[in-house]
Amino acid sequence: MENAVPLTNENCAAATEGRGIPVDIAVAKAVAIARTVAEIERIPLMDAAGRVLAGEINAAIELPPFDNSAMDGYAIRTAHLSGAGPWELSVGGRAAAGEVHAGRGSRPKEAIRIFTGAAMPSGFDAVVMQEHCERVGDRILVARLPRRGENVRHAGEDVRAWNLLMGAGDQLLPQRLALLAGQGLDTVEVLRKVRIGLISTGSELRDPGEPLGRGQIYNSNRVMIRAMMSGLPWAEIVDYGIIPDRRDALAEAFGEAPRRCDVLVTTGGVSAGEEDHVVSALGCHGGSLVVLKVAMRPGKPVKIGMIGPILFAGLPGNPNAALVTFRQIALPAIRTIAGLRRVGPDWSTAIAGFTYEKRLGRTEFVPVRITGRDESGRPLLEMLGRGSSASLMAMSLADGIAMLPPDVVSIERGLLLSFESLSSN
Ligand SMILES: Nc1nc2c(c(=O)[nH]1)N[C@H]1C(S)=C(S)[C@@H](COP(=O)(O)OP(=O)(O)OC[C@H]3O[C@@H](n4cnc5c(N)ncnc54)[C@H](O)[C@@H]3O)O[C@H]1N2
Ligand code: MOO
Repeated sequence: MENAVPLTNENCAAATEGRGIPVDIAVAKAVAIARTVAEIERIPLMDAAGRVLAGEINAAIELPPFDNSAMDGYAIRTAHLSGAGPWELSVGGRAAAGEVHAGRGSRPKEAIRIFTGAAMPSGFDAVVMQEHCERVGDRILVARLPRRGENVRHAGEDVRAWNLLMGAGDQLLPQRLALLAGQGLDTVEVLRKVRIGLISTGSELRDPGEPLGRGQIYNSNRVMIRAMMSGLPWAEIVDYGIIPDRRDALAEAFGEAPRRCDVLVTTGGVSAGEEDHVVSALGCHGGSLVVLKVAMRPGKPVKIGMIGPILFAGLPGNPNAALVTFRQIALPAIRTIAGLRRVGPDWSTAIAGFTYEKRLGRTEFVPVRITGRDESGRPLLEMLGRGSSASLMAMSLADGIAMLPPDVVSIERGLLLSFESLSSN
């Protein structure tokens, strides 16, 4: 592995000194060591929402499969509407969606009553919307001459047979499933789900519902990370629960994880104290790290590397640091394992409605609330809390996260910022 650091005490001490590597470099290193799952499975289209397509799909049939009406109205033959209008036509038949009116045998100057989606009767080449003509008994009066082909959807105009529809790494979003269904496919080949192991480290942790002793706190990270993972339709969770701050207990779990998971995510135990055993437990299994310290806040001590063949993401224990490092650094690598083509966070542009002083050279990710919109519709942001990475309250009030770039020291009102929404459906 390129630039991986074997886990000796000296190496770790050296690599965790200084301000850390830039966020984009950390993401690139994490993505570079992530290996996409190889196994393919064929699943029902109905169960494929959000899954990752395994290979190219070409069109088997053209779409639409036949010429059909785009409107409720009357099918006509434009050649019969020459000269000056209005034109009068008799209504000689009816074609509803799902039916086929042959069109043969209809007399000149005849229209066919037609509905959206119905096949065009053969020989008919335009549809007059019912709003654009007047029905008088079994006749219609057409005031405006339609173009040839008007309100007709032609066979193959959307998709031609053998057109490439989508490729490996495309996520099966609802609209893409619609296209595959339009092809009549009832199953699809996808990459198997990524198995993400999750460990909450910390002897002080109790799960909600348990009694709380002195010096103990409830485990917030477990449910938070699980919730973020449960929004990933291409992943499944292997939850190891809480493991105390003991090297042997962590080492045992780290030894077991590669048998069940493609990636192991831990929270806590990655900073400098002697109760932080994650890195040394990783060393027991020949683990190596490519990211040991990042110039970011929160999340500076985040660790990314490998345990044997699987990715390791050691997130810091403070909940906001766990949330930010999961989304910004671990997730792009995990999305790479899933085989997705697009791996980065979805940033949009927003406007600072606050002032804030920060340190040069460090990227900060702060919880923000949308307080309004400017005239272009861009969100106006208010920063929440004072930047403590342990604050559960500030993040819970946030609509999203704003990224404060490393080269900026003073955030002034009106500054354009990158904003990532935290809301889901
Ligand atoms: N001497 C130094 N101390 C610390 C440094 C440092 O560079 N030098 N970095 C600080 C930063 S920044 C962070 S972030 C934290 C990260 O610490 P760890 O990853 O080792 O995490 P812990 O020490 O285990 O926990 C930190 C904090 O978070 C609470 N925690 C842990 N797990 C959970 C959980 N599942 N749910 C809720 N809260 C959790 C834990 O009780 C601690 O309060 O280190 C700083 N220290
Ligand atoms: O990574 Mo720490 O999050 O700044 O508290």
